[in-house]
Amino acid sequence: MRRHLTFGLTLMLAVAALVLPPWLVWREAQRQAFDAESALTLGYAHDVLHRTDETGRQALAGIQALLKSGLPPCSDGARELMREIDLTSTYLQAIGYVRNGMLVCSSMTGAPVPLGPRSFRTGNGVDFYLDVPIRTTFGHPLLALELDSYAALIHRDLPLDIWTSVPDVSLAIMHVERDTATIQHGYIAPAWLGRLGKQPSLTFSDGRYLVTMVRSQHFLTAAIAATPIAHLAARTREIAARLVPAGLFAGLAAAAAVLLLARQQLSLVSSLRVGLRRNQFFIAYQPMIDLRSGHCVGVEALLRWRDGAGELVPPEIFIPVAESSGLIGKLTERVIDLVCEDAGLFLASHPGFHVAINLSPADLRSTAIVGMLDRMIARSGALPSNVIVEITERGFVDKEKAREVIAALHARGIEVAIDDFGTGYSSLSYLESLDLDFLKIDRSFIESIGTGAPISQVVSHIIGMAHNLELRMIAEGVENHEQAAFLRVRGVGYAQGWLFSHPASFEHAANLHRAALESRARCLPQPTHAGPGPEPQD
Ligand SMILES: Nc1nc2c(ncn2[C@@H]2O[C@H](COP(=O)(O)O[C@H]3[C@@H](O)[C@H](n4cnc5c(=O)[nH]c(N)nc54)O[C@@H]3COP(=O)(O)O)[C@@H](O)[C@H]2O)c(=O)[nH]1
Repeated sequence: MRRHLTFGLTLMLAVAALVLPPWLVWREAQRQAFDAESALTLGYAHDVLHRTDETGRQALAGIQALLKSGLPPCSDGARELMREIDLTSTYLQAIGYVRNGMLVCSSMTGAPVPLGPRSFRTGNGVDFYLDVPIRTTFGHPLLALELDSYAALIHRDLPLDIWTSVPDVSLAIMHVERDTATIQHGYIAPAWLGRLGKQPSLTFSDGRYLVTMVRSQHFLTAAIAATPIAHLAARTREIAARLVPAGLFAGLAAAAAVLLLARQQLSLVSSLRVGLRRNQFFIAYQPMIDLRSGHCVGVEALLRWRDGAGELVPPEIFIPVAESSGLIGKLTERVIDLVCEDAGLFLASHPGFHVAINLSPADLRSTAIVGMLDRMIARSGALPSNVIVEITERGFVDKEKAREVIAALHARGIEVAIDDFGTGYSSLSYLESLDLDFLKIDRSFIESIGTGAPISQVVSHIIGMAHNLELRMIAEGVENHEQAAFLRVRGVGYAQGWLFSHPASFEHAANLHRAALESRARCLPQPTHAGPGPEPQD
């Protein structure tokens, strides 16, 4: 069942790893294409707006010049000024005087001409005539804008006459008070025009066109540019063609990495099973020292695995795999059996000596572990008080179950230590609510002693807290005299670490204990100490 689940999850992960990078790349191509096309349409809209603003500016400047001149309308002087304005402006076709909808005189020669029907009047009193019925030589339609009886005539398409690098671009100018296009070239959906509102600019897609609208800062006009969505799709494909191969490659690499890792993991699981069958596991025992007397008063049992190829596999590698594959229970059982073989006789005759056994969170999910320890104690003749179990903070996640197991262990006289304290998510509340006997101060805190690092303050807090809760303490990873002295002075009772001994054979620790009992030696090394014993080779 667990195998099927692992296989299914691995497959899902591999598929996700395969699909995700190309999908992300495709999204990136869409984003880049949208940005590029938006910039293009924004550029067109700005070009149109620039021409529109300039046309409006020249028309108003011309009309104001005529009004300010004070010359009688259609006088010789006024006509002269009209011609001068016309000649010096780049956007105006003509400028003239209007009476009753007729251009009675202007910079053009000839008879009075009608302006045609007025199209609309703006809020600031400018009349627009969008269809002036004057035919120009090249057939360009004209529009006129009239203010205070003077009108400027303009080629209607002039503001939209911009260069575009792509075909089928729709362009328009709208008067923002009206929400309809004043002049347009190409398709402009009426629904677009109301969307600008009070915004200075806006870019959106309606599914068929990419539309950009920009409002003028000088007049009540806005320019609109729209490109068919096909351009955006083509650009997306073009960018995707460059990026997707890299995405596919990344996807393939990620999927291969997932499968490789899974294979390694699965092969590690089967190697673990073989290791259990072929007795490839053994225990290294790290002495635990009473800091007051310097005597070796116990050991921590640390599991070792020499695999089929003769390589020592670190517990940091195989313990998590055993935990995730459900093999940890079998490993813990093996540890207990090996401790019984290595230390049973000694424990039976040394009631004051402790052996600490590490439990995984999974071991605490049932009270089966209590039965295993019962059998070991019964088989070896040891006392329950010879045994300490070490539980990491992760083991207390299911607090109720942990409490039940701890109660069952205590009922027999087996003591319990919280391991790696301070490295996980536990807090003071864990310590208060669980009935614990020892607190093991994690190596990372011990390392900081005397370094002046901010973390070094934490050790004193942990020690103070343990004293308040009347927990005995074991310091892990003590490597120098300064650390040992610091801990001793603060009332930490026990310590382990390379200062005293590396993990070694049980015999090594037993000899240290015997020697201490006979007062022939103290474990706490003098500066001339020759060094710890070697780890057992199995
Ligand atoms: N569930 C189980 N977990 C186990 C078991 N056996 C070991 N483990 C866990 O594996 C982790 C790594 O253990 P290991 O490589 O054995 O390292 C231990 C010591 O060798 C190391 N140590 C001890 N003293 C020093 C020192 O002075 N300096 C230094 N750098 N390292 C030192 O620390 C490890 C002991 O850790 P801890 O258990 O927290 O006391 C480790 O998490 C083991 O718990 C097992 O049977 N079951």
